[in-house]
Amino acid sequence: MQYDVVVIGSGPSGRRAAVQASKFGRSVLVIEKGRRVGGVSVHTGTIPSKTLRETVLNLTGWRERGFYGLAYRVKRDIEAGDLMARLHKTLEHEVETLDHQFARNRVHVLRGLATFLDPHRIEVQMEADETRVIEASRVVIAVGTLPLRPPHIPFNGETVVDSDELVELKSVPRSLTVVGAGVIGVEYATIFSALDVRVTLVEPRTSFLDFIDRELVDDFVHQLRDRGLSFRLGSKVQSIQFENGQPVAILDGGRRVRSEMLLFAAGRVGATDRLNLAAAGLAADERGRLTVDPKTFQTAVPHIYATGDVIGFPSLASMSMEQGRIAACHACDNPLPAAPSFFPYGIYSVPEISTVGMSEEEVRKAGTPYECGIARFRETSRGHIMGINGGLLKMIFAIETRRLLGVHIVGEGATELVHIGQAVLNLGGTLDYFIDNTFNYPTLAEAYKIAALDAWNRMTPRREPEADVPAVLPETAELTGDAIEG
Ligand SMILES: Cc1cc2nc3c(=O)[nH]c(=O)nc-3n(C[C@H](O)[C@H](O)[C@H](O)COP(=O)(O)OP(=O)(O)OC[C@H]3O[C@@H](n4cnc5c(N)ncnc54)[C@H](O)[C@@H]3O)c2cc1C
Ligand SMILES: NC(=O)c1ccc[n+]([C@@H]2O[C@H](COP(=O)([O-])OP(=O)(O)OC[C@H]3O[C@@H](n4cnc5c(N)ncnc54)[C@H](O)[C@@H]3O)[C@@H](O)[C@H]2O)c1
Repeated sequence: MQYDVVVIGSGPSGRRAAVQASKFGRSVLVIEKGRRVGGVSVHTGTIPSKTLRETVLNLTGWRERGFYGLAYRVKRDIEAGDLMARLHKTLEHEVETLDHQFARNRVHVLRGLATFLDPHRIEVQMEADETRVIEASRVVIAVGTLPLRPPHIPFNGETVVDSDELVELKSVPRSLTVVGAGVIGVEYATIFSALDVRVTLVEPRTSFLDFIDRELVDDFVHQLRDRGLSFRLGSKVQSIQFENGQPVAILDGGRRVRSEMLLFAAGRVGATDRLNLAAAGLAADERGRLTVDPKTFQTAVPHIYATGDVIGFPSLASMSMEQGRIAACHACDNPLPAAPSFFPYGIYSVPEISTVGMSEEEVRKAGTPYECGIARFRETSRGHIMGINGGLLKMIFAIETRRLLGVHIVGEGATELVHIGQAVLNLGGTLDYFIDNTFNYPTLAEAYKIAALDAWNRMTPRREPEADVPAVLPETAELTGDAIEG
């Protein structure tokens, strides 16, 4: 079995790499060890967590509580089955779409575990001890990551779980401890808090989401504290014990956090341990990640590429797809121009956070004179109609050039709204775009206009009226004498 391009892994980056290479007329094989195609993104990561979020917001009536009060519910006693039903349907659609995409692009799929025999040959261990050897001119390693599972954490799949196991939820706990305030920890902590679960978020560092603009994080934390989510920042988990079957996290200084369930979400490691990288002339770092040329995604062995989470930051499905496509273009001798400088980051917490470009802290550090404009969603008519109390949009502009430097949004629709800012930013636009253009009304996007006007008011020098100029100038008075007499 010989192929022009062999892709290991069918997650977002593998999928894009495979389809792109096939569009260039190459023979393409995807090797996937999982039961079905789709990767972490479809089966345990992006899509399950976002579907769970959507289901929670719908069944709790979260978006309507601004009008009908905190006691408002669409469904009382929400159970695990209610949450899982929608998840299974969504996953079914995702896998079906992907299968169809591979089929119509003539991408072959082989189910089994890929292991390198040498830089051009890969052995695939299939079910029933069957193996096959594949020869590849080019290889794309898109194997993604696995949850970090330190040996001192007593994972049991039910009361102490990692984020992959959480999507198999058998019952909704009344209380949840989330260890690790990274993106995964924050998303799940706030989703469960929206479900009225008592949540404690434990993080060894004294701050979290450090890549997000501080003003946004402050607003976010304020909203979460307001609804009862507890933070234990600067607290390390020393051990986890069990009392009456419930996990108790023992923190530094002996503090104890007891809950019905504990989610350990302290990062992920590259899934490279079973690839036999040495046979291909490659080696991973201590977190299982591969190093690549950031422009072409080639590893140290030029015909082998690596894309997606296995290369580390930013570990996003959105970026993984782009990386896969760029690698396939290069592998098929169709190099692409460099990717735009700024990509958006979307955190699907409740409330959502999304950001693109530089934070205020980064702009200050760069020494660029700047001005900010802020709009609160409650200032927009759309916000009134929707009963929104929280949420803000902040834009940062360079004073000299008026160029947009960053957009930061927390609140309803943030992950969609951010793309307006992204387009202006990557096209090199300025404050004037937002001032000169008309926005649909009533929309949340109007917050861009409000924030821009806020910045404009501060950036435009005011002309104070001169104190001793009479209201009507003498010459004018002569010309309009009748009117004055009247
Ligand atoms: C809980 C959670 C929520 C997330 N939410 C978001 C989000 O909202 N937005 C966003 O952009 N990103 C999100 N992410 C990140 C996103 O899921 C990843 O960036 C994305 O899945 C990475 O894609 P990938 O192609 O690198 O590989 P993956 O999706 O990790 O897929 C890798 C595939 O390779 C297969 N594989 C591994 N080793 C082998 C082998 N030796 N042989 C054959 N097959 C192999 C695996 O079975 C797997 O199917 C989230 C992640 C998690 C965990
Ligand atoms: N919406 C999204 O785009 C989205 C959603 C989820 C995940 N992801 C991606 O998945 C990747 C993994 O996410 P993550 O949140 O697991 O990892 P992470 O590395 O971003 O965060 C891990 C957190 O756990 C803390 N931590 C580290 N060691 C710890 C320990 N021993 N005990 C307690 N806490 C500890 C860290 O300080 C950090 O805050 C991220 O890079 C992210 O980009 C993206």
